[in-house]
Amino acid sequence: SPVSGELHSFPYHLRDVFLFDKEVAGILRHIVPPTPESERYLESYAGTILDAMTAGGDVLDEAILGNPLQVFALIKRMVLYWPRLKDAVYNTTKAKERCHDKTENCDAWIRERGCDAQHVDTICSYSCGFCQVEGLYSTVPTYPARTYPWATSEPRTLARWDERLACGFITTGSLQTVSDHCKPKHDLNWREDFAWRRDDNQFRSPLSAVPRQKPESCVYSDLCRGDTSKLRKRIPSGAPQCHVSSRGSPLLVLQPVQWEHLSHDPEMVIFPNFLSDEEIRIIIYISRGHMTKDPGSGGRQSHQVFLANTSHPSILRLSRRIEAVTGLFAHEEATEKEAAGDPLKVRYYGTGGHLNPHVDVFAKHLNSTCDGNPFCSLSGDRMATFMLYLNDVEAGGNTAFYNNDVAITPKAGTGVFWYNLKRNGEYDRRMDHGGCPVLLGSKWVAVKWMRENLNFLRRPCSTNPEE
Ligand SMILES: O=C(O)CCC(=O)C(=O)O
Ligand SMILES: [Fe+2]
Repeated sequence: SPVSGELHSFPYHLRDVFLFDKEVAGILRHIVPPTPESERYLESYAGTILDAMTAGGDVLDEAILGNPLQVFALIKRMVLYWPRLKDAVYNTTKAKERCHDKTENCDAWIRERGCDAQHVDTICSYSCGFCQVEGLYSTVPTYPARTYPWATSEPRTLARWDERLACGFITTGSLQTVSDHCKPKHDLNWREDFAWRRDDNQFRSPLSAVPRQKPESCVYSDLCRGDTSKLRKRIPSGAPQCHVSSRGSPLLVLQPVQWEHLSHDPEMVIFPNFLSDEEIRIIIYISRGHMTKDPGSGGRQSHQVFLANTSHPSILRLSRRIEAVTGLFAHEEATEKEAAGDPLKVRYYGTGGHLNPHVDVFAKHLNSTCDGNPFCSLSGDRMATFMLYLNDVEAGGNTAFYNNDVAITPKAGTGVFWYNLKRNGEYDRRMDHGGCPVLLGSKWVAVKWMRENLNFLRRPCSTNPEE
């Protein structure tokens, strides 16, 4: 879209520099003990925010990118103050937090590897550089038995690991520390000595130290690795049934969507190119800086934020488009009772980030009622999910439906829709799923949940009480 005042000859996209600027300011404000440079940086940055606030509207485009004075101030900050702040920013704990919980991440990788030792190479050759780091970090405090196999089995990746660290904020200082730990790990004497010193029986046999999982629990790991050879359900051969249509919505007559069934029973539909690049950029821009770590206990390594429809005109438009293609209501209201949809949840996963197998419903999986669950009681459970991928992931990060033999590889702009409840209102366990560990790079998704109560007439009924 045309942005007035944007400097097209700029070697980087100016918008990205402003986003970076915002992150730097966030870190400086909380972490670094003030220095003259940091104070000047923040002072100049505060001017940007003030300008944006008084201008209102589309903050980034009009008030900042469109204002030559702001562009000048940004370049000044970057040239004069940033070089002297770089090290301090990269060394802050806040920046390191981006690496998420290292032990958890390593566990996720190990789980997948433990499923089938044959696949060690497949996983490791992606990126285990990072995992080596994870492993070594967690070696000392808690999980020697688990991290030892990682640290010993994949010497080939060692050469790659520091260049591939996707956690961009890890510091040079930390890398150095880790390298020092890494050096002795191919030295047999060191290894034996280390094993002996830990006096930990499990520690002696690297591969068998990872318990092999039962074959059925491996479906998830197989799907995460993109291994479909053992699937029970065969994907029918032949050309995919790809459609381009308005899906019956007058709103989409001039803007039809592409869609394809991923599965007919239960129904799952994929929508390639559902989001434009501009929409993706806006979602990420307004989410960044507001994200907090998913508080969900165990197995949820991601950062998240909820975006209300009012947060940006594009978010409202997106919500309407989701309504048009699904035929469901998704509007949010002042009171929970009148809401047909949750605000858009945006999730960010760093390398190793993942969301263990879970259900999207609040309570219905327990006994088919809301069971007093406050989120479910007012507007019903989350009957359907529309999930959007905001970027391509270099490796890993599939969404795996292990009870339905479906694995989706993230692709920027693609949407996926499924019902979590059957037509009879019961919870459909075939829709259990997980966000597989990201092996390289990072992953952004946005999720819209549609609630049950206001949508009860929107989904065709079935004469089969089992459905
Ligand atoms: O990131 C994914 O692939 C899955 C996200 C998800 O399942 C959720 O947010 O509920
Ligand atoms: Fe989910």
